[in-house]
Amino acid sequence: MTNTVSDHVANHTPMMQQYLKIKAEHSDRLVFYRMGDFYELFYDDALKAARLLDITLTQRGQSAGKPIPMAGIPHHSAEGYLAKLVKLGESIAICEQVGDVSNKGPVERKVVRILTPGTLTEDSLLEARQDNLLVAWSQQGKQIGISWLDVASGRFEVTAFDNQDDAVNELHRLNPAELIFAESVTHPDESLSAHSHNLPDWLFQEAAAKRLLLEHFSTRDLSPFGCENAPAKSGAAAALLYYAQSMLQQPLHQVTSLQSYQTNEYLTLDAITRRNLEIDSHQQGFQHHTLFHLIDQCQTAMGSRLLRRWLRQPLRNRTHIRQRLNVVDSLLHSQEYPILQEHLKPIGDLERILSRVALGSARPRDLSQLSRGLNALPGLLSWAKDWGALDALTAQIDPFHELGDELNRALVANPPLLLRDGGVFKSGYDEQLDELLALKTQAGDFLTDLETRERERTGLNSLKIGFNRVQGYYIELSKQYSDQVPLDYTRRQTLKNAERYITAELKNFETQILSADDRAQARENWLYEQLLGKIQAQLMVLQQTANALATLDVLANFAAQAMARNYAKPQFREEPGLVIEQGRHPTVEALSHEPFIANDADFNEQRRLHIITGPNMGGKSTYMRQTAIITILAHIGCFVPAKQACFGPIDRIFTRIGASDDLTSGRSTFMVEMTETAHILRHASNQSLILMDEVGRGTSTFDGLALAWAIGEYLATEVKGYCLFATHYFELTSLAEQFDNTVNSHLTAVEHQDSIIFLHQVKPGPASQSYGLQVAALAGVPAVVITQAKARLNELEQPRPALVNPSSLESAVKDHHLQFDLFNNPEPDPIITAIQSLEPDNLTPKQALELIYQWRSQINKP
Ligand SMILES: Nc1ncnc2c1ncn2[C@@H]1O[C@H](COP(=O)(O)OP(=O)(O)OP(=O)(O)O)[C@@H](O)[C@H]1O
Repeated sequence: MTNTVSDHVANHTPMMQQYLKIKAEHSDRLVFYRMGDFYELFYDDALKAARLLDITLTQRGQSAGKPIPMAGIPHHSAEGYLAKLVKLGESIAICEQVGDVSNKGPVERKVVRILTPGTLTEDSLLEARQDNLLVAWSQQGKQIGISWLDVASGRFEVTAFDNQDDAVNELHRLNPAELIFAESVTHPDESLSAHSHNLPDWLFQEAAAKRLLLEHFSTRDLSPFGCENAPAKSGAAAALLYYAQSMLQQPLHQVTSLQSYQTNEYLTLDAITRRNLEIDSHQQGFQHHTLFHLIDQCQTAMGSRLLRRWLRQPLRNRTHIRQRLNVVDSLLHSQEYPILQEHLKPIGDLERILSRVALGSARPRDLSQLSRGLNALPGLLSWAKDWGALDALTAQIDPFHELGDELNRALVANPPLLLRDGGVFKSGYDEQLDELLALKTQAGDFLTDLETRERERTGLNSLKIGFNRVQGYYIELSKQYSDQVPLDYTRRQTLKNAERYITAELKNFETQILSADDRAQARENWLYEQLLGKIQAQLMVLQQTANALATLDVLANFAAQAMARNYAKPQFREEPGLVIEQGRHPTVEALSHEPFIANDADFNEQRRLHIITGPNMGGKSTYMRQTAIITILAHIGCFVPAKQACFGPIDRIFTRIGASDDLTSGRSTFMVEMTETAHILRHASNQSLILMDEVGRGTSTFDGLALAWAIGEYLATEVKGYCLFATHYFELTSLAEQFDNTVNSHLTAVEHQDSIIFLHQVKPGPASQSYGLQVAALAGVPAVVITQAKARLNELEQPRPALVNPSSLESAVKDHHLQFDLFNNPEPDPIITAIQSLEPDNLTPKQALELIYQWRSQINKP
């Protein structure tokens, strides 16, 4: 079978000609071509769909003298297949029959919708608790504009940057489902998993962009959106809107505003930090180990999505943080948050429903959910009445009495999935519809009556009346009675054992009833449109209400979390510093079976750089991570896992924790480590919280120690941020003697019967021991290896090691060099210098031995 299309379109059948014309306009997409009750895919599309969906590949006759490869999907079950293809990153053009089927030739068809990963609105294709963003990147001179749109909620925002690093960081934060940029621009960051597309340059240019945005928002200039004279921003926003509208093939009425923001309004977390802290994604994919999963018990999916956004974008504006905290405080102390949560439970995903209403694609069950949601509002508002702390939010919630009443009167409690299935409207809502439906009910009586009459007339008791979609109504009789049927019976269909007939009376009835059916369907469609129109007319107020409800949902959830997990209200102050008393790591605490040991963290002008030592498994990483997580929680307005916490101004959080090879970009562990470190040293300020875990361990001891030292020094003297620096290089503890803003602390452990017990307590001062061997024994390293290591350790710990073989010479030299020279004595060691200048190949064995004796006596000199 061949999958290639013949060159000469004219050689094809008329239907295939129509298909090929449409396919040519959507060459990079799968075309779902509607044929009756099926979507069919042809040629390469068929092969691809068969492979991706595991469906049968077959043929649909021939065209241009060759078989047409074909794969088909029943129309009514298409959603599951579409979801699978979109997840795999495919874009799909849905081509429907739009013309009159009774016309000659192929029925007219049109692409009515293009599904791409970033322009989905259907619930079945989306993750309920995660935004699905379409993002545009535009470059105008040195400015980079980034705009994002969540088609499913209508949220549309834009920002600009004057450097690539920050712009790429923002792209990572947004985690786009799809990314667009101009043809002349290179991909901003290939490591993004988003599907990307190029669009023509003119779409991003100022004049075209301005025209498009002004037309969409019906405004005179772009200043309400912060985009006047900001071509990078307007270019990104306009290209995005254009693209989304062309995918949905209609104007996006749900996009009612464009909000401009600046990333410095937020506590910046780069992608590495979010990943390291396991905020909403887990390195090994365990979603239930993430902070988001732990604290998300929102009542609505829109609340969960908002919480995720907050976690990715903590605030710096203390007034706004305090407003959130005050609501949480008030809900917690009144113990009323469960009541608020009960009020919120029936609201559902108002935000996404409204978007589908705006697009006209809302289904009957969307409207009945909307109706249930609106019904809950008056109760919620009367409960919240006169509640000072909630005023600002409840003021944005409209009770929608009229619209709620209308929906209640209109819709049955459990409508069918699709409008065309009928039965969406309550009886009594529309007189005309009721009359048409009554005809259908009477039809049942008529058919029973006709069946009885015909049985009596023919004397055949097995006669029955039936209906199917293709044949319509019929009288069915077993074949054995064929010669007994009355003359006015006309044969309609012959089956294996039966014959089906029609009579003039039954035909007449059929015409009447089918037309009543059609008219009832048309009436329902019309009523539905009217109802959608009434909701669309109030879209902006409904969106504002949805937003306020989502916010209430997150804040009530914070109160519930604070109660259940014993979290405390954080404080903020204008003076520099960061103090956490008895802090805990929220996910380690929740997931561990052992009691969690709380620890303090205290930063001030004298305590900016904390060098943390202690055994492996002692809890260094946990302690550092909890400090950052508590800071993030405080800045989203959530209570924190600590007895108390107080924060001076903080601008960013940086982390350099753990290391793994970045195979996709071909960078080694050490390269990744140093790139991340470089990023921190270049961008961190004295208001940044910086976590550095075992910097330098990815290279040789000397290089690693030297680098760790120099980095520590730079952090203490240049950056002066709030820095936790965990290290196994004990030498770094002397930084505390050198700099008056540097202190030592350590994680405690005690030895017990040749093993080790971790106390997980942070204490002042450096660790006394590293316990590496005990941890190795705990991990199951064979006893013989541990014994050997102990012997070796004893040897290495000798201040003047005996030189018995070449390898201990090397260690001794290293040790000597390390202990005495690396940081304190800039003069090179004479032994090292001698070894460096040596040409071993030019030495006789005797000469070599003599040298060794000579060096040993030098080292052993008192
Ligand atoms: N404060 C604590 N209270 C209770 N358990 C803790 C505490 N801190 C850490 N732990 C437990 O100890 C384990 C090891 O902690 P962590 O990874 O932080 O140690 P580490 O010192 O960073 O180790 P390494 O140096 O090997 O990376 C954690 O997985 C956790 O189960």
